[in-house]
Amino acid sequence: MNTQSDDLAPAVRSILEAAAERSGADGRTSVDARSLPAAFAAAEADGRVPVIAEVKPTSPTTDGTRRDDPVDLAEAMVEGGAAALSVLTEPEHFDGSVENLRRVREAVDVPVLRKDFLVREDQLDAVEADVVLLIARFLEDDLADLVTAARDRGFQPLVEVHTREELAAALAAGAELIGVNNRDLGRLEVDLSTFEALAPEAPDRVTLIAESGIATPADARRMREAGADGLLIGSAIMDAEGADEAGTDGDVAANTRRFTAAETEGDV
Ligand SMILES: O=C(O)c1ccccc1NCC(=O)[C@H](O)[C@H](O)COP(=O)(O)O
Repeated sequence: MNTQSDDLAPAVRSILEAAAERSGADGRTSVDARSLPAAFAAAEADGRVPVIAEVKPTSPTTDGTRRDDPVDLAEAMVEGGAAALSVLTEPEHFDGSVENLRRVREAVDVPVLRKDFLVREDQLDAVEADVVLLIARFLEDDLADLVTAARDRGFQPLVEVHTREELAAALAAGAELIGVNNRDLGRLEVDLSTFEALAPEAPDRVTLIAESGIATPADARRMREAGADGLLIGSAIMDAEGADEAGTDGDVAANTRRFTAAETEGDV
């Protein structure tokens, strides 16, 4: 793992330094995971855009913190048609927790992604989840071992990439779920053309997810037209300010529905 790299934004270096310090768990987790591809297929069959809605109280690029009970937020997201959920468990920079994830997974039936910055195998054991995020840029030579370690525990590993080289590394590591992050962790800027550039390089057998920066139903359609099997959306669903602009008054169910209905109802 490379926490010193000059090409990372200071906030991301800080996230990685905190991750390196975080302890894992003593015991080994074994998960009976809910299938993410099956949840996407069920959403498609129902006419919904497959959306992973993210419980993201705050972040280095978010103004303020949303302090609602994570279970209330999660249930509202499912009411809005989310195929799956993502829960931030990183405490220092995102105000997340493994306890949030534990409670959310107990309360809903859909697959739940653990969104964190995992850098060691023992950190996989901190909490059960259906899907775990592994970020290619941070794991470098350890990526394949972490993919195997996650699968050995029953998790579905979702490998996050941002460049062609990282996509090649994810495929070489045997990833079947790949997320293309539109947010550049070097500058924290978002550019949806990142997904458009990488999607054609991914083989059809991969479940491909467009991550970050999807702010409007038009963005959702753009990512789907570029080949996204699913969309990971945090800020536009959580953010009260953005919700106000859309006229939904911070209503997380309504915010989620804008995206899940993007292909049937247009810009709701
Ligand atoms: O969201 C951030 O500010 C951030 C900063 C540094 C590293 C990671 C960050 N986000 C993690 C994520 O991957 C997003 O929460 C997720 O893709 C959803 O993105 P968005 O819809 O843009 O909130």
